[in-house]
Amino acid sequence: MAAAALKGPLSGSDYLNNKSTEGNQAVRRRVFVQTETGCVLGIELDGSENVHTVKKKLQLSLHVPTEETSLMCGDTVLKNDLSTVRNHSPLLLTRNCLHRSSSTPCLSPSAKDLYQKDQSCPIEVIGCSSHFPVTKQLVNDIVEAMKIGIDPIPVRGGLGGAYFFRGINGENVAIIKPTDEEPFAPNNPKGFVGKALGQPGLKHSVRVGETGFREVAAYLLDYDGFANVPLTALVKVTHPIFNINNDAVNGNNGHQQREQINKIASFQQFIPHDCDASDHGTSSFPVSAVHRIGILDIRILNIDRHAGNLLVRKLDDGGVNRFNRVDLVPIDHGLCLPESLEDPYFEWIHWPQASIPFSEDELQYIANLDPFHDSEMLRVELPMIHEACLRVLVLCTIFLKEAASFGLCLAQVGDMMSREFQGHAEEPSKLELICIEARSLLQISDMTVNYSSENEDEFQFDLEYETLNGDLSRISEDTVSFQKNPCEKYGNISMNYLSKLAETGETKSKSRINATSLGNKISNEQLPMSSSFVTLADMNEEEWLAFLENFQNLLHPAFENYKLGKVGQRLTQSLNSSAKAGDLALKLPFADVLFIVNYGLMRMVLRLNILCIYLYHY
Ligand SMILES: Nc1ncnc2c1ncn2[C@@H]1O[C@H](COP(=O)(O)OP(=O)(O)OP(=O)(O)O)[C@@H](O)[C@H]1O
Repeated sequence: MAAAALKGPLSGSDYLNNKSTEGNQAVRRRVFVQTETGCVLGIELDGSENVHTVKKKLQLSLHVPTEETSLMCGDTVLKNDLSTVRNHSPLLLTRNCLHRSSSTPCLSPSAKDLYQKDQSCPIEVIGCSSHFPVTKQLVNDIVEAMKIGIDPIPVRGGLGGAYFFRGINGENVAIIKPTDEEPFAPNNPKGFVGKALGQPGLKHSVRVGETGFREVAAYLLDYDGFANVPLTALVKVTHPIFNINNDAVNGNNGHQQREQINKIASFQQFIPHDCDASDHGTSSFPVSAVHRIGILDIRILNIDRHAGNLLVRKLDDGGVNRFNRVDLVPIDHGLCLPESLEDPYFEWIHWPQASIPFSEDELQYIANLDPFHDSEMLRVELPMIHEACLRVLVLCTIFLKEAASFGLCLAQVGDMMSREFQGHAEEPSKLELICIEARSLLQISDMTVNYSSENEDEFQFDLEYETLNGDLSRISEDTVSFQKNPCEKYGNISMNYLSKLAETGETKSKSRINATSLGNKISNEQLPMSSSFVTLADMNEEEWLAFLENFQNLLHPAFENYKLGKVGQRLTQSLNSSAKAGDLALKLPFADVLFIVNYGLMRMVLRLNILCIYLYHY
């Protein structure tokens, strides 16, 4: 299987070994249980602990009702046994069925809730064993500063609650963002409230309270600091500066209780910088920095790479910096790895750097990426991560690997992943169309298996298929050709079907039906489908691997088609608009000439621009 081949010799073995070592430590572990309102209790688990005893402790310490609640670790609802829960796992105590309703009013913690008996170190690092020592050093600096009264400062910008924590000289050391202060979360300090943790958030495919672990995932995936993501970890942190949206806390007794507020938060090293990319000309951005950040954004399907999330550092070269050379630092990865395919936002997509071909080093880095290894690593480091996010990671990494080996540049890969607006409607991206197609092939092969087993007469299949899909049999000459593809015939048919749907404007609704019709086959509680054309989480493991194989087979023909289609489409569109503009008899031949000259000039200017940037940087 293509998917199996992709796994390669590295596939997860390190992490499986790692897992078994963890299994030996299963006797004594520390977990962090967060309630839907954001309160957190750190609990030591010994062998005798189970869900019931943990709930009891929560009830006693946080005074939260625990009837009709479930204890969750990522996708998994913990029954009673806790032996599989790993050390440092964050767990969520949710009211049963809460996630299914977006209209459920959010809970606010009562003053009583805020009194917690867990009074460990003010900042405790959760998980991320591999980077623990460096993070611990930063934490120690902050704790020392807090002891001498140097308090954190709230960050003014952004929609969520964020705080700069400082060192003993007053310098910023880290930015801490509590998960219960994200946009829409119960304790957001900027008025964007109304949901409980675990409900769909600002973006439908990212739940409220789950941007923190995504920030950490981006850091962990950025091997060797390739894209420059600052050190990021999850922490349990206690400080009175944090926000709680509860009047009782601001009353007479409030202050004392605020001292005890524990939160789970993302913790990111502060990077001194001069401005962000929205305040700086993009032409001085190094090609390699743009490429490396782009490569990361594609792997993690970043839906929030706006210019404000790229910090710009002017390089200090002792005054020789005639060319204003700068470095870029990507931040704010809270909206990456969505639970289903989304429309990404890639600020760099129209920057000329993105149209320069990948360098040999970059191609080598991409070739070495192993998405199955990445997924296994994330499962170990971040046990709360949803399988759906990991599938997005696998899919996008395969897409990147194949696109780069085919010879596409960063801008082209990004373009194929981005949706387009046709009038007022959003159309699926090329990537999404390929996925829809790969899922259709799954359905077709299911039909083949069922039919063959019922009739034991394989020759009948073509007949049945034609009957079922009568209108699909008119295959036009220009449809993508699936050479060397075992599913060639059916691939052509359904691709043509999709392009027909697109012509009639039905794509959105049909493809959604298509994507959901296989039903929910794994137990994960899934987010509503409202903003996605394709879900990946509803396939079982076997279907997922078969889907990936189909997906991979469809990629190269789709890349060919994209390259051809792009130029052809633009030519036709421009000719049409010129023709409409005036006197046909005169203008057709003239428009042809004019268009070709214009088009040629535009391409020359673009190439010259790219060449200048290339010469400038190398
Ligand atoms: N690692 C960092 N080093 C230095 N400054 C940072 C870092 N991370 C964030 N900042 C600063 O803090 C501001 C807010 O951070 P960030 O954008 O991550 O928060 P946010 O609440 O998620 O914002 P938004 O709502 O815009 O997504 C940034 O604009 C940036 O100026």
